Amino acid sequence: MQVYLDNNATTMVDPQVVEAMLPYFSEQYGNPNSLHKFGTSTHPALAKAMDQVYTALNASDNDDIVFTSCATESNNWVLQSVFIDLVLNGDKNHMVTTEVEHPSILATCRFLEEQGVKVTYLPVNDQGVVEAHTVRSFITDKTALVSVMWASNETGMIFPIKEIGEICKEKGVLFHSDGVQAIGKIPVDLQSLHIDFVSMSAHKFHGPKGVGALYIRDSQKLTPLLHGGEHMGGRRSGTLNVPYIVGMGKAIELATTNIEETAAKIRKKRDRLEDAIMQISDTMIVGDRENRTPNTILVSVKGVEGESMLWDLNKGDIGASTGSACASEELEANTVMLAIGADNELAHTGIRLSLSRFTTDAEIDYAISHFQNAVKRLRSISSSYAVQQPTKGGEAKDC
Ligand SMILES: Cc1ncc(COP(=O)(O)O)c(CNc2co[nH]c2=O)c1O
Repeated sequence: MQVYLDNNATTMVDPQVVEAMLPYFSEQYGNPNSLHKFGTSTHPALAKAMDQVYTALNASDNDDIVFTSCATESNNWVLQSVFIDLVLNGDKNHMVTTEVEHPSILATCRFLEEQGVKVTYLPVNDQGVVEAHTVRSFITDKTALVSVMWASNETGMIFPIKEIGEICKEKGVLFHSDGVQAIGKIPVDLQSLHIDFVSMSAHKFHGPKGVGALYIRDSQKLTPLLHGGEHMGGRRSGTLNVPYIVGMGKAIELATTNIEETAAKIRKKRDRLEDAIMQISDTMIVGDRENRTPNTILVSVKGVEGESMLWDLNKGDIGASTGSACASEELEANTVMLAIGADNELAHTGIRLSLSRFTTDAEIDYAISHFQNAVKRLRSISSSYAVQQPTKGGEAKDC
């Protein structure tokens, strides 16, 4: 049995999405900017995809949705262009973000610091989330942007976006959220809160890799990151990737239709896996499950290196991760676990398990059994975890 539990890294493209995309590879393959029928025949599909994204996010007609190549591009666009608009060409010099953002935010912030921007990296609490009052205390009259992720890719923990939006509105500061791990997993209603920019990525909700979008509230000014061609109303140049945009529209429609019902089904499976893991001694789950995306578990297994567990799971045809794949080649400690105060040893034991709507009960049963046996195997050879001694007259406790 193969069990894929790394859906926060990427998801399988829903077969219905593949079906929707196919005609735009070799039948209606024209360039949408071409005036002939080969090009203009793609326009209805593009309009439908745009409508699907607006509807899924309850965006207003006054807002813009701009398709990009990925959320990394969307994140870079917001941070670099706010720098151009409000720092280089304005009187601001400060940005606020958190210590646990995705590398596409943190690396861009470090780039902007090299350009002279002051960046505040807010700490997170023991749940791995930043608290809204902390954001308030670091905003000054020089703050150009607040950027806080909607939900963590590593823990699934959901950040107080509504409260932070109200603070930014009150302070007159632009607010961006990296919505990649929230959109398609939990309800997102953009008209119910104050947020200026939201990044998203199709391959996190069963769409294709290589297409994302940026939501821009009320057509807020934002200098383009990519110039030349004036596509997307001059917001982002580059020939539109018609099949992928069509795929993103279909994927977000499928992911957000009856989202509460879907989330409940995923949560039930996740909680069953999590309950079984918590029965194992010396395990710790990061973040309370009530304020977490329904599909994610970040678990620390004392005495077991995260990479060793990944290797053992992989031998059993179970795919998981220790955190964001972009860091998976390095034997680094889990940054979020370090941020919530775990010591370095504990931070090397993090394993992230992330389910999807395609995860089955049989797969969860298999994962539970393999995970329990893997812990026994790995602890028995662990130099840092003493094997439990047999209790008086009884068997050694299960590890
Ligand atoms: C919160 C967040 N932001 C941005 C990105 C980048 O999105 P992309 O540019 O469209 O790929 C990711 C991908 N996160 C992960 C990729 O691999 N493991 C992860 O957790 C993410 O989780």
